[in-house]
Amino acid sequence: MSERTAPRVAVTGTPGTGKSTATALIADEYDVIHLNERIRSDDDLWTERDAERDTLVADLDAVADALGDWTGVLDSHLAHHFDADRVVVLRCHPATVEERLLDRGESPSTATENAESEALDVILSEAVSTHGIERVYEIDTTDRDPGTVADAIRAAIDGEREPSAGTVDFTDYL
Ligand SMILES: Nc1ncnc2c1ncn2[C@@H]1O[C@H](COP(=O)(O)OP(=O)(O)OP(=O)(O)O)[C@@H](O)[C@H]1O
Repeated sequence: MSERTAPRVAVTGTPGTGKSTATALIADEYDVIHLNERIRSDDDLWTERDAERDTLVADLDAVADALGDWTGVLDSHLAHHFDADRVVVLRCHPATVEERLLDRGESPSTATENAESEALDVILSEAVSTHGIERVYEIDTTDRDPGTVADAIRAAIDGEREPSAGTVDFTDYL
């Protein structure tokens, strides 16, 4: 842990794993930064629009500068690309990711692309290779309501949970 009094906790995971929903539930206890909203509202933080996926391509260097010496909880599928003391990776069975994204109005191709990425542990692997296994906390949100997921995030922030990368296996989806 750094010498800062408040830790920096990145909450990342494939779109649809429920990061924004769960971190909104702890926003009265911690400083929660919903990074995707911030990127969308500041033209200096993204370089181009990915027309096919209807998403913005973030400028990670510009975002790092804008974040500065942040503390609290950073919510985004990009959160693990920035300095952090702990990284919480929300996981969700790919079939459920697909359902949640379709229900949210995403296109079938976007829903499938994200489900496959979740099955392949893409974000977990990036988080572990960037931050080291001892800083990564994996939380399976499949069949867990947002309040239970928020409790698990709180436990990771407060040091009441052990690091736990590699505990989830969704390869049955592939
Ligand atoms: N624990 C949960 N159980 C069931 N549905 C959930 C849960 N968490 C979130 N959802 C639903 O799944 C959808 C995606 O949730 P949310 O937007 O929080 O995901 P996200 O990981 O923040 O996605 P993104 O990275 O695209 O912002 C929403 O429609 C939300 O209502």
